[in-house]
Amino acid sequence: MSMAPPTDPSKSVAGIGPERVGVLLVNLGTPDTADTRGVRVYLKEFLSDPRVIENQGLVWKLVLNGIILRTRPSRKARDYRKIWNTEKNESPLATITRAQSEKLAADIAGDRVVVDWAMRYGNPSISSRVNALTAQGCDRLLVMPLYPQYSAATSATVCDEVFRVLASMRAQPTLRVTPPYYDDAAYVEALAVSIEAHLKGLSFQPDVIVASFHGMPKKYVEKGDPYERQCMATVEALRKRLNLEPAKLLLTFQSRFGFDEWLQPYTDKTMERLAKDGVRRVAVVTPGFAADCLETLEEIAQENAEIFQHHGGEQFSFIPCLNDSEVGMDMIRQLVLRELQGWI
Ligand SMILES: C=CC1=C(C)c2cc3[nH]c(cc4nc(cc5[nH]c(cc1n2)c(C)c5CCC(=O)O)C(CCC(=O)O)=C4C)c(C)c3C=C
Ligand SMILES: [Fe+2]
Ligand SMILES: [Fe+2]
Repeated sequence: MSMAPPTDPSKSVAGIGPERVGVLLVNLGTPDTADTRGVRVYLKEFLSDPRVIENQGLVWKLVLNGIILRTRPSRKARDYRKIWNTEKNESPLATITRAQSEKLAADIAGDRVVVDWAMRYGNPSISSRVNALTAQGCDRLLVMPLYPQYSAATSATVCDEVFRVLASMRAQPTLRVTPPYYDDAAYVEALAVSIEAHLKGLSFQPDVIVASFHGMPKKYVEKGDPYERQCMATVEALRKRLNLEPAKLLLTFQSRFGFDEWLQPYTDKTMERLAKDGVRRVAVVTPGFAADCLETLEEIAQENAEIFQHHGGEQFSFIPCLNDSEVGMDMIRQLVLRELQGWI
């Protein structure tokens, strides 16, 4: 008679132990170091994900390894250094996601609930944190992908990675995932309050507010990704809440990458057009990002501010993401507690 193999206690807790609930906040990922090597390692992992670049065929492998990973990392490392948290020697995305996790823990963690955070690419990895949670006795796991609008390139790949980690476990924790929250009243209210508070503190009032979302190839949406629709729904809800006409709160898409057509209108082209059309004051909000990162702090607050001013614009103000602000944390807590119902 063959014996069952011994179970690895760090990977197997269901049905034994203190039966805790783990809450894992997950954002995209970021390099460990703001140098060419660190950015290359990060980009290689990111851009090898078929949820991000769907055609991972030979041509892409040649382009990625032969061109992109030889040229982009040094340029992007320079950009990362412009926004790096030098005190903690880490990227702002890491600093802010940790702060969100710590503040949520201060509110809801205890004997029954453990809160942690992870990155889909880079560190801390999803596998290291899921294993740490199960080792602490969590036999139930709530994963919160920190993306208000669902896309396969972001939310789905978080789940893919969690499922891969669980696939190696004999006794898996029971899993829940928070749904996209693009039209959730708590999210729309938090955005509106943060926009209003920011505008109150300005020495000018913007002629136009631009809501800029991370873009994606148009063909992903044509194949059925609901991302664009959810971005539109967020902006529509914000217009209603702030009582703004469509021309006063625009929706644009940023961060174009590669040669395919991406979702439009593009943020950089819109900045240029607005300035050329005589708009002198703009404010930009980035509701698709749960935390400030390279794409907001460098691409919007620096690059797009320069584009606007270069073409004749005068005042440009970037409205920070919800981050670990009071209203932002209220929202995360509400969404998490709602999904924990019946568990705690
Ligand atoms: C085909 C490529 C990409 C898709 C699709 C994509 C979607 C997407 N991304 C975010 C959020 C973030 N992206 C960030 C950086 C970033 N994104 C891409 C490419 C795609 N993103 C690249 C190559 C990079 C790295 C920087 C660069 O080389 O240009 C970040 C910031 C990370 C940081 O370290 O600060 C975030 C956040 C969303 C929401 C999204 C959905 C459509
Ligand atoms: Fe991205
Ligand atoms: Fe960018």
